[in-house]
Amino acid sequence: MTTPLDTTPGPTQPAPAPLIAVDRAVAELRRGAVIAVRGADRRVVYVLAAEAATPDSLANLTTLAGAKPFLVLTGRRVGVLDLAPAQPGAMRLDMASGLTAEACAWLADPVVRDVARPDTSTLTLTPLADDCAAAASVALAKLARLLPATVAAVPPAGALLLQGVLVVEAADIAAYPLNAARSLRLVSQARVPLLGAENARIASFRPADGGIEHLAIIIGDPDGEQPVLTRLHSECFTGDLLGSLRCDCGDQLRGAIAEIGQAGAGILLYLSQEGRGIGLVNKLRAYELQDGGFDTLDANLQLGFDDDERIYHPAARMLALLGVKSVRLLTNNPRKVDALAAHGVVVAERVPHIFPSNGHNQNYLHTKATRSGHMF
Ligand SMILES: Nc1nc2c(ncn2[C@@H]2O[C@H](COP(=O)(O)OP(=O)(O)OP(=O)(O)O)[C@@H](O)[C@H]2O)c(=O)[nH]1
Ligand SMILES: [Zn+2]
Repeated sequence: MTTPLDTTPGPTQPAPAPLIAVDRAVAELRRGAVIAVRGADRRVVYVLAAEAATPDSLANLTTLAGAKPFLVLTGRRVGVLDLAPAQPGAMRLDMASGLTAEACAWLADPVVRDVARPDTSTLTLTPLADDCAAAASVALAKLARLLPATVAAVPPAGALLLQGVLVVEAADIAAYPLNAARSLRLVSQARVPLLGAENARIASFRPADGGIEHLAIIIGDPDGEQPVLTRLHSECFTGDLLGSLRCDCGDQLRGAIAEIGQAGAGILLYLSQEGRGIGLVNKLRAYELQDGGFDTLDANLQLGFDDDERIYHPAARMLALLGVKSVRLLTNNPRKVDALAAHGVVVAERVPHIFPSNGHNQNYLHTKATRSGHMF
């Protein structure tokens, strides 16, 4: 007897307040507004995305907070700038001579042009606790798919919170990725015949705050009681849609659909975590850095990101909602195997998913094999 997958839409749940607060803060940060982040110690900082730093926005932040602004960068970015040894977490950079918009741009953005190197001799660097407000603001910038850098200012102790400035808790920022994944529900599904897999359906999953959807392409009628042939595919606009030859994503996407189609049944989860979780705009910055000589991993580090910022809680949640307990995972990436197992999905088998180089992506494939543990 087979157990068909469950593709009935889940009930609409009200969005939990912490998810809404983070979602709003993301939007504010992206549009260049000042927000307030409150840390575990209840202290508040006012912050601005480093990408939004201009002479005017810095002056505005200084007036709102009644304090001098400082820059917050990841320990990775500080490391590649050679200002301190690379380290996890975030760091506070105070500039005695005053923080300028040009200094923000030069320090936060490795692909910035036409900006003179600032005088870094007056810089003071302070490591930040992960649960403090300023460190959380960098996590928020990552959620906003901006450069992982903010400008912050701490109002004097006892100062009243300003009216009209959005307040978000550091703890809610930290919990957001997992909470958003837990809140995913199946919203809609439809039959979509695909080249190489005509008996296919696409199901969409949306988090409770109305954030970006993830998709499941269900081919044939997988049996939920058996290990299901499954591919976790991270979104790659350039490779999947445009056929970019810089990576192997397009081949892997179409190859997985064809392979699952031939096998008769299986699932491809199409995860909205473009550019290994840094977003398309940052991935284009990473490509520019790669054209300057960095490999795909070092380009991420130059930007201040980890080499891979993806999480697999959404994938595990989608599989659970569909009723899949065990998978035969189409991947060369051991991190995917480990992550799914850690999130309660049995990986009964790893099925290699290798495609020949196309003449443009040799270095990319070589780096994946030699530096990120891909099994080719
Ligand atoms: N940051 C960054 N992301 C890239 C680059 N090239 C491709 N990507 C992204 O890398 C991800 C590749 O996803 P997958 O093919 O699912 O993952 P993988 O780690 O290669 O693992 P398997 O293909 O399963 O072996 C996609 O999100 C792409 O957008 C790059 O140079 N920089
Ligand atoms: Zn790609």
